Amino acid sequence: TRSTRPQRLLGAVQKSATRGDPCSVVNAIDQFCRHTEWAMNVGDEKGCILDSVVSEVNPATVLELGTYCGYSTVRIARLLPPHAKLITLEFNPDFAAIARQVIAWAGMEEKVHLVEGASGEWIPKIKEQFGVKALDLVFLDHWKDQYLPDTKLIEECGLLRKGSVLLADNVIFPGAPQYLEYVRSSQQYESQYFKSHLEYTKVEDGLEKSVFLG
Ligand SMILES: O=C(NCCNC(=O)c1cc(-c2ccc(F)cc2)cc(O)c1O)c1cc(O)ncn1
Ligand SMILES: [Mg+2]
Repeated sequence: TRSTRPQRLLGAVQKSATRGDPCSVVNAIDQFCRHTEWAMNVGDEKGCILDSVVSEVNPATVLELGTYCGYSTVRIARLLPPHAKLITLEFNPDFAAIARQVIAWAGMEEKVHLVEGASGEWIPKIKEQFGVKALDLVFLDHWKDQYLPDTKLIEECGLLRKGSVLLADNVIFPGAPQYLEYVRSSQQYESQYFKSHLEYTKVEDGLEKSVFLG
């Protein structure tokens, strides 16, 4: 039977990237998605904004919602110090299976915990399961209508501290209007929009960075 898009993306990584070199994995995926087959990775343009936020926050603990094929997982993990932890949640088992192999090819397994399951079920378990006191950075890139309920759940679980940063992909396209309204009107957040484009296209999209004020 025909291969899936994630399987073809993994093939491109195994063909063109160097084992243990996360930058070559990121570049191989961007090349593939720009010149062969589009896929819903955050991409190179928004990826540079992601890089600058990760470098600025220099997080010890990161939560990523929505792993997909692991592109942003590798992109973030490559910038983390040796003992930092990136927990990434993926609901779709087929996506998770590919992401594990992409993360392994990049040599990032030590820094990454990939959890297969629903964010709503797993967010309340993060503290006990991973010995996490607080999240320094959350990257939201899963189902767009889940951004707001999961943000409220993260707050309720006491996972944020003064200065924790939420960074949300696709706030324009496909769009997360309820989430945007919430973080931009809440007294508990200082929000900033980074205008960009939908990965590998000319369509407008952007990232919203929201600092939790406590
Ligand atoms: O999280 C799951 N999907 C990816 C969420 N991400 C997106 O949906 C997403 C979509 C787009 C996008 C943009 C334009 C277009 F024409 C089509 C899609 C771009 C992005 O940058 C995304 O991040 C998921 C799946 C599933 O089957 N079960 C549980 N979870
Ligand atoms: Mg996205």
